[in-house]
Amino acid sequence: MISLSASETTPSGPTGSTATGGHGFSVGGAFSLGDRKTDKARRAAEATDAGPEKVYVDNSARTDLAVSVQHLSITYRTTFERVPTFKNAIVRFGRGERALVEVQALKDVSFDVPNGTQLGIIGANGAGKSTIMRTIAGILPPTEGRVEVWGRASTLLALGVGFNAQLSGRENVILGGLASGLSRAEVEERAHEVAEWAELGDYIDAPMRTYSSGMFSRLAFSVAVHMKPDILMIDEALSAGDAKFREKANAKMDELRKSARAMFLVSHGLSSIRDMCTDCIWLHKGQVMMRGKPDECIDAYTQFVKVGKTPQTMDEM
Ligand SMILES: Nc1ncnc2c1ncn2[C@@H]1O[C@H](COP(=O)(O)OP(=O)(O)OP(=O)(O)O)[C@@H](O)[C@H]1O
Repeated sequence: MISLSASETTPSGPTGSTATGGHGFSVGGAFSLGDRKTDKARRAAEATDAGPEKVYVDNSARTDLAVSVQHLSITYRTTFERVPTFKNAIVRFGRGERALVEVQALKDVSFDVPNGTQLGIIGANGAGKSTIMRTIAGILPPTEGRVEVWGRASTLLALGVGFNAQLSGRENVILGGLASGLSRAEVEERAHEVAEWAELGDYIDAPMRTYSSGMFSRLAFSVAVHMKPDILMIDEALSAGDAKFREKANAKMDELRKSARAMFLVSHGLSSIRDMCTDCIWLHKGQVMMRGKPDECIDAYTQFVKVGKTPQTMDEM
């Protein structure tokens, strides 16, 4: 099991900013599935070290879960050249115009994802959907709270986060595979299949900066699905590419749904969520508004969006 918690994290976020965190960091399969003894020992050690903000939940008996998110908060800390006027917690420093801005992208989010769940995550721009995906994938450490992942999550989110555009498609396949936690031999074994599936022809050896966005997403999707993740994480993959690609991607997703422990799908295309997911979470301004069946969540969300055109509260304004 892979476990991330606030007390285990060093601040290390995406380029240009950091997610604020505590101290110490542990991710990357240090605790394997079923390794209860090691896990328990680690938990005991963590409990001893726990600070006041520590969230500690013993889920060692929960073999039915693929992912457990407990009281997760994520705060991005970044610097802006100009003084922003609409973000919370702004601390000016220096004489210049630079300001440190803290954005609380997720606020006390908790949910469990049982094995076999295909979870859709919906919500408006900036709701925190990608942030939660990055945290579950182990890319972003929690600021507060805890995320537990039983199995290997696909770290390469669709649309190629983590690809290097200067390198060829083939080189990126190798990098993506290694980043997913596979050995070099395993990656080499699958690389040919990945390239074939993406149908890039000779472009597989061209730098990715020369790719069209459709070619880019075909390769990103192919890497993500061929690395046999236990937890499949797809962020907007299906919105890219042509009709033929989407059909092929859907067929591949169907196949994976049977073998993966769980799947997460973030999409603004609500019909993909309806068609492909068994469960849904609606996020709004970093908080869970609703957890339920896709139809229920989508109906409530679309209703909210319509009503939301007229501000109902000071916060909405
Ligand atoms: N690297 C970052 N540095 C600073 N703030 C960030 C960073 N990434 C995201 N944010 C902020 O965190 C909040 C949540 O962003 P996130 O990308 O998770 O939302 P989202 O629901 O995926 O949005 P979208 O639908 O537009 O992709 C937003 O307010 C965003 O501005």
